[in-house]
Amino acid sequence: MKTLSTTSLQVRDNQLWILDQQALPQQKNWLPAADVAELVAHIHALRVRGAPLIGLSASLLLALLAEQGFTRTALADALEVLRAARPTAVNLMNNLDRMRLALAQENYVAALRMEALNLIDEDKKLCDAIADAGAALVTPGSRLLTHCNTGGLATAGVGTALGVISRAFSQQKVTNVWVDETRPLLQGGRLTAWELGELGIPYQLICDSMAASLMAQKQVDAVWVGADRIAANGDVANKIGTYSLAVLAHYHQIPFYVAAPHTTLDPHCPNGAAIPIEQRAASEVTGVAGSFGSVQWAPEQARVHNPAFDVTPAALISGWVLDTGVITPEQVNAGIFLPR
Ligand SMILES: CSC[C@H]1O[C@H](OP(=O)(O)O)[C@H](O)[C@@H]1O
Repeated sequence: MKTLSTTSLQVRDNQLWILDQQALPQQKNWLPAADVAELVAHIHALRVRGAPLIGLSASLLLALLAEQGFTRTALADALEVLRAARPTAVNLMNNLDRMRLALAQENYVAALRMEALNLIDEDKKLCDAIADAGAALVTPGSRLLTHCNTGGLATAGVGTALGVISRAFSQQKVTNVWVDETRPLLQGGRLTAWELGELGIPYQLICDSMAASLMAQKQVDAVWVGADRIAANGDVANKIGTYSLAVLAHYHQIPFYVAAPHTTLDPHCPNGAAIPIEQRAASEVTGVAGSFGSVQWAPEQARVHNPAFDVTPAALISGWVLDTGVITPEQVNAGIFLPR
């Protein structure tokens, strides 16, 4: 496979390399993802993260393993292991379902390579379409609030919600970005802050608990978040803390937008209650870890609840900004937004 590079993925010397997103921003460490076990470990540890990127990394690895001579049976087994690597984001399943079709073709090595590269190219285009559609909704002088990380690190392109923000900034419509640090794993404080700094976009980092008072002080003009899965009724699973932002925005009558590629839609999932929510290790809440090492502050015997995602009901969402256009609450209520 030809050499390729995105913000957080590289293929070089016929091997997949990933940018360790747990080490950012202090360290830019490229690590090998040479086999299924290695990539799954990176995904579990969120060294590879972000709904679209997880699917793209799995697809690229499968294509590379095929080029290394893996049999069709071994590739089918690898596909199923990768497909189960993270349960909430549906992009992984959608991508690998397409790779499964490629695997069924006679020349599956070429078909897998082409499909993986197609998925990368498509994601870049999806991000641009989301950015254009979303930026049109941003009014000049906006102070936008965002949660978690939805930029180039999490996709193959400019990102989803962060792609909207950067496109609107390039149109001189954004004066400040409030960046939720996003406990427990600090995707906002570490990754979004880093990406916005690299882009030269003005931002202020806040603790998640500060969003409410900022809204009460009328310092927030809109909230933009990503999505890991959008159910058939418009409910959205996203990083834990998203639902509380939606409730706050609703109370303060602030627009709350979800930005995602259409590959995040799951027509087979009837509502948010049916979305599997990944539960994660207690150590992520009892302390913090990163390239600096780790520190634990809670009592040893502390019992912990650590769901990685929450579900925002469709009723709290002002618009679903997809690459296919902006979906309104009326369209969602009528059930006419899903791909046929
Ligand atoms: C465009 S990324 C979408 C989604 O992925 C993130 O989750 P994680 O950091 O655990 O991979 C977060 O939920 C983003 O909103």
